[in-house]
Amino acid sequence: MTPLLSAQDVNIYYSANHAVKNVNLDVQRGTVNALIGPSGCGKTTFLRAINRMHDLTPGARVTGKILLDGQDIYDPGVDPVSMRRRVGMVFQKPNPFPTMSVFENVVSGLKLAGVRNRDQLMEVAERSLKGAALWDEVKDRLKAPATGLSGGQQQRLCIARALAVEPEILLMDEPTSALDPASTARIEDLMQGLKQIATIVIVTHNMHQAARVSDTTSFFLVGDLVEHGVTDQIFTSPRDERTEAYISGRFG
Ligand SMILES: Nc1ncnc2c1ncn2[C@@H]1O[C@H](COP(=O)(O)OP(=O)(O)OP(=O)(O)O)[C@@H](O)[C@H]1O
Repeated sequence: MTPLLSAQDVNIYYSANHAVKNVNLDVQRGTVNALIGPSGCGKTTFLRAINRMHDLTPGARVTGKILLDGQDIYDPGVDPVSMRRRVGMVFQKPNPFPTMSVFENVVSGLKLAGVRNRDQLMEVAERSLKGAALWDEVKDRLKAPATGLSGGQQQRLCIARALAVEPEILLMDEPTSALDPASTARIEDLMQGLKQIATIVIVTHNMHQAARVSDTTSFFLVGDLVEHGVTDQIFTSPRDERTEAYISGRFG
């Protein structure tokens, strides 16, 4: 099966700092893929390359190819703005637009793309909020400020906002690290349904979370992708002794 995402010989530099080293990684459609490894190993750097966020970082450079459905997103002919609509992003801290209502947050991407039809916006808002398991909690306060929601609700709102433009991939950078255990559990549960809508790549510090939510796991260490495989295999019978040492808590 052709992977939805294929990283080929990807190197990422911040000026002289070689942060990601020759990574090759395929991600299949409809799966959750966890990137794990100790602090500073390049997980976030790699994740950000998947929607060309480094274009905006002075001194950052990406080489190699990242194919999305067979097309290299770094090809000079690719428009980064339309490419980013196919690759949604959810950050560590919930970041709803603070001056906007719940509804306006969810439909902000569509409005930017020129959609004005109220019925269509409402339909997308409802579908996206349901996809993010937030609809029942906010359906009576769509016009209320997004900042009035709890932290966990705000993060699900950010997931709904990402879903509204129907991305093929959802990148999640430690999406639950700022949340309490109950909100974390809700988002973990949600991911199992979400992956039917958008393939997920998640950076997590929490190995238990990776084991719970992901289908495949990639272990990074000082910029190298040491091991990638089916999550069960990585956690029960890792092939590389460095993976074994990390998952058994001997460093990290
Ligand atoms: N904007 C930046 N400018 C310069 N160097 C950076 C930048 N972002 C990250 N780095 C460096 O790149 C390397 C990888 O960092 P990265 O944030 O990708 O690691 P990480 O595995 O996601 O870490 P953490 O788990 O702590 O978030 C580190 O050496 C870091 O200092």
